[in-house]
Amino acid sequence: MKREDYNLPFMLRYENVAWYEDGKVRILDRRIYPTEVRFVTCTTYQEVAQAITDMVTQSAGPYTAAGMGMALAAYQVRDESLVKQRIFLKEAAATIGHARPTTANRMLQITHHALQAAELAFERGTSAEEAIFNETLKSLNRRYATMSRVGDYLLTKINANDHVLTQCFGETIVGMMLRGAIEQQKLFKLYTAETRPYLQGARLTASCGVDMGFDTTVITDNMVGYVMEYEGIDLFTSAADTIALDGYIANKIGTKQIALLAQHYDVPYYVTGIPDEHKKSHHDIVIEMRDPQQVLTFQGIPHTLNGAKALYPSFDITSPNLIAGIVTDKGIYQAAEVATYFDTAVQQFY
Ligand SMILES: CSC[C@H]1O[C@H](OP(=O)(O)O)[C@H](O)[C@@H]1O
Repeated sequence: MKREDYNLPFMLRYENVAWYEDGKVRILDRRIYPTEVRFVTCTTYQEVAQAITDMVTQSAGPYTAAGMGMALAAYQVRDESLVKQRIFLKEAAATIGHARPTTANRMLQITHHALQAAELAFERGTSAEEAIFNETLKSLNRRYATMSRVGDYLLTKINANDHVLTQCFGETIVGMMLRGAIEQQKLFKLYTAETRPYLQGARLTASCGVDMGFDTTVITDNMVGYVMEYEGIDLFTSAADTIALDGYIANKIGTKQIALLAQHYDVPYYVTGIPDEHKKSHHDIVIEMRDPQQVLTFQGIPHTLNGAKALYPSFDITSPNLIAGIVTDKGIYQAAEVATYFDTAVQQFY
């Protein structure tokens, strides 16, 4: 299986996201990157599922980790009867697929493709582990190709030297948009809201920006109003963990307040991603609640007296009236009309 070369920053290079080899899945630990470059090694699919739940990798990293975890599951059960292998792989698909609730539909699609690849290998008498690994790489390449089209549509809204604000870290779109901007010589200025408490914006998006040579400024989450007022932001953009067919989107907590400020300052907000045909409305979106301890601490160090409570909803939901457009691989849709995305044939994305 050929690895595509997308000229990606270090943390997005294929073997650094999540990689299966010889009975192990190695995942770059994004909880500490870039201050430390360390990998978590999983020797069972259950450990891979736990690593996804623990956000060792996040954004689209779990999609790759899910496929690699399925290859590992096939390895774990390789010496058993076909009946046992099928049962074990189905259990693995369900466990990994549900590792994070808000993106479960996408994750289940990935593990379903792994099951199909394994089935084909069983029929042919070839290695299921290898078949799943190859399918995972194909899926990763499909995602990069799709997001490259999304990035190109988004770049039609951006000019060289624009001030572009992002929230959180949408790994495939960040990689593809920055790469596209370099190709088109549209070197915009990147502002990344730090995205407490996990700091995706500061640690991950800003690192990609710097890695790819962009003028990158990190701001704390409470500086957005100031920055819009005094620095001037031309466009706000984010990925989405899910896009419902009624035009509501769920993205990293804090997105909604930036969208509200953007409306106040007349800054267009463009969401990138592919709508979820199984989420007819925002009522179908499940918001992941994470351990509040992570709000009271930073990388394990407490910054509050014992006794204070905290809240950690991982995502919030932004309404269509705050969104200038949903940027997909087929073009840019008015949020309220995003369901029409499915009026024409949809290419396989995951
Ligand atoms: C899967 S799209 C990218 C997306 O991932 C982020 O969430 P998390 O860091 O919790 O995995 C986020 O909200 C992004 O826009």
